[in-house]
Amino acid sequence: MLELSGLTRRYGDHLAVDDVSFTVPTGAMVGFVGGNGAGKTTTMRMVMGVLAPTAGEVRWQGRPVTAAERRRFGYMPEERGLYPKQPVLAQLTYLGQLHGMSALDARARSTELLERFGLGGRVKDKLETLSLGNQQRAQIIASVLGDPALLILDEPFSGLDPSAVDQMSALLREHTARGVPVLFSSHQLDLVDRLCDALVVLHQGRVVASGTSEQLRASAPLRYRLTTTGDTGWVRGVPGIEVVDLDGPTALVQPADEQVAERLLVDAVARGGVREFSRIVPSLSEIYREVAA
Ligand SMILES: Nc1ncnc2c1ncn2[C@@H]1O[C@H](COP(=O)(O)OP(=O)(O)OP(=O)(O)O)[C@@H](O)[C@H]1O
Repeated sequence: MLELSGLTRRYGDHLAVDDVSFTVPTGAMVGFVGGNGAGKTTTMRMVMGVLAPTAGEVRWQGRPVTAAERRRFGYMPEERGLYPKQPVLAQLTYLGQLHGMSALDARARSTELLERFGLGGRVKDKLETLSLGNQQRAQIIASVLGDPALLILDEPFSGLDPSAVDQMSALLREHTARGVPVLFSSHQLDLVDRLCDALVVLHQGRVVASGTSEQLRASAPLRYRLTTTGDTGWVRGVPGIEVVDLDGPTALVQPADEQVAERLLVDAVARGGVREFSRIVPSLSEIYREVAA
């Protein structure tokens, strides 16, 4: 398990990461979301030890992480890491060796992954001659070489087409299935919602929400949409009901609790002509906008 405990980073007067604490449990895939400049990259760099924290610590399996343990972490940095002018297979093989693999194993594993992800015919090509999406595939392959104990990936899915997203997420899932914790940042909330076991929302350097998407949805305000055949203006006078929006026959309401919602439905039925009464489950994007507001 990876634990971030009170991680803080200042750049001069600017507090880029402010007392960030969360965990990435064994075998869990955690999405790290937040707007531009929220502090995701800075946090991930501190986890990897490429940037020193101003305060706080990174813990691995219950103890402060060591340099030797960090060498077994797979990392895809924001600035990527592969050399544009080097042939793809040669540099993946070299990277695998840096992670302790034999040259033979590194070459075999790299070849297998390149073939699996449709790059079998490009192994001798320089990285820069590949399309951006294919370069990204090679970067992800690089991060998983050498049997990593943890994966830290800075926007691994940006620029990937939907089938590449599926292939890469399957690769990451193979790692979580073996117990490897995975933390990745992304701006694609639908993707995070689909792939992750939990997510952490960072806003201006602070964690403003965290948990599974179900937990985040459950903590969102209770809202219902009521549509009737007539005007719904009468809901304004119902005790315990806050009207969020009202447009002729449709009202978006926030009842104080489920009982108030049930009473509202009974009232509406008594008035006749109920077309719809449904709980509004917010999307992750809506929750994100609310917590980051
Ligand atoms: N080397 C640096 N020197 C000074 N300020 C920095 C440095 N690196 C980052 N910052 C600042 O720290 C804050 C957090 O930046 P960071 O790159 O961690 O955000 P991010 O969440 O990864 O953003 P994005 O989604 O745009 O990649 C920003 O205000 C940024 O300008």
